[in-house]
Amino acid sequence: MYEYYCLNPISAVGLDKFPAKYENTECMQEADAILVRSADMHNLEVAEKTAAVARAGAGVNNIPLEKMTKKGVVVFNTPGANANGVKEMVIAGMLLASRDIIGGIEWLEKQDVTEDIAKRAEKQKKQFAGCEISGKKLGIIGLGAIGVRVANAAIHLGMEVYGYDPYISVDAAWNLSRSIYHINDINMIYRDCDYITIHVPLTDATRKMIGKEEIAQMKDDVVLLNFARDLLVDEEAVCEALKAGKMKKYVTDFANPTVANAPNTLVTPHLGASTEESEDNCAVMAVKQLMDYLENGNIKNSVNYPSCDGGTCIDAGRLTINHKNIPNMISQFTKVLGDAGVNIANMINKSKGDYAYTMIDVTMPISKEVAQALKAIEEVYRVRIIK
Ligand SMILES: NC(=O)C1=CN([C@@H]2O[C@H](COP(=O)(O)OP(=O)(O)OC[C@H]3O[C@@H](n4cnc5c(N)ncnc54)[C@H](O)[C@@H]3O)[C@@H](O)[C@H]2O)C=CC1
Ligand SMILES: O=C(O)C(=O)COP(=O)(O)O
Repeated sequence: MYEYYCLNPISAVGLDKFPAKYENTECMQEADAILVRSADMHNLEVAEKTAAVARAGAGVNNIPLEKMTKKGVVVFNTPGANANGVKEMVIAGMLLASRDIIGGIEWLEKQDVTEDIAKRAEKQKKQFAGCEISGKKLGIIGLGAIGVRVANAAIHLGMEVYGYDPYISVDAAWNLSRSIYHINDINMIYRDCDYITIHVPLTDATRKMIGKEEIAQMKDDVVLLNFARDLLVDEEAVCEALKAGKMKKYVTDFANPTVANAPNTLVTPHLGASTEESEDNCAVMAVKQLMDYLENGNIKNSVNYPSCDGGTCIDAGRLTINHKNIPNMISQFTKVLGDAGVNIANMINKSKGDYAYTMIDVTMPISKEVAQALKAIEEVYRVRIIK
């Protein structure tokens, strides 16, 4: 029996994939695995028993990764599963920033509905007029799952698209329309684009990457869209630019006291991934990844441990070890197993930065004592007997 705990509501389409041997617990401390969306985990203590956290979504800035890693907790996310939902919000954001559709609707809602409503509407409409996005320059910072989709969609809408991503993945590059200009100097985007949208993860390296200096370079009347994270942008500087008439609109998916109800901002309450499709996709992917990890020890789409695929164990036993990526670890593992007379059938050792993961299939069942001896090795964070 496995226990899972949901820190946020998770789509039933995903949770229904758990077979009967999985139970949804109401107590986080009992969980083998935790599913989460945007809930802040930085001040939570997860139990020793918890082996995995699955973020049903992309951004993992709500999870203390270093702390989890050192507890041997594998953190998963669901790359691309909600990207289409965000893409559609970005397109909507560009349209709403270009024409005063919201102002027009609000004006109409306040009107008395009388026989002459059509006549009054025709007379007033000029105050809500705007511009088209076709033919305008769009700069995209971050060409990952979302950035690529926004870029391709914008091409179809007739925009001239400039993309910047020094770390673009081969997959993303394959999916990118050939009509997109790949820019190596981010300042070119700041200088030349009419619309700028940011799609990078929030990390120490990207925090406040758009600040006063970047805004100063931008064209007058630029529209800045932020469906990634509020802390990527110096929003005090944005509000000053909006006030000064330098920036036309700031479209953001993140409400906070700086931007909520500020003039010329369009703020949505973190709706990017809030579609039936995105919620289902994320939940299904998260659940499948968790099950493969809990039952087979396989890792796919982890943000803190390397990928590892040993399939289903066909030998008598399997154990997995989460540990630091330093010399002499494997030799210590094989010594413990050798001393206990355990024969290794297959072994996988993978690393991701400072951390590593070892999967060992053996020809006889593994005892708790052997697992304890492995766990006692310095810089071993977790040992699991899978079979
Ligand atoms: N508003 C919402 O509901 C949602 C927001 N997000 C946010 O959007 C972010 C991006 O999501 P995805 O596209 O799915 O992630 P992704 O991981 O597929 O793409 C991120 C891209 O940013 C690039 N990048 C990293 N640092 C960069 C830098 N300094 N300059 C330029 N590019 C850089 C990476 O190379 C990668 O290609 C997430 O981390 C999350 O914070 C994601 C989904 C929903
Ligand atoms: O996937 C992401 O990074 C998101 O921001 C979506 O967050 P949510 O799952 O809607 O709370």
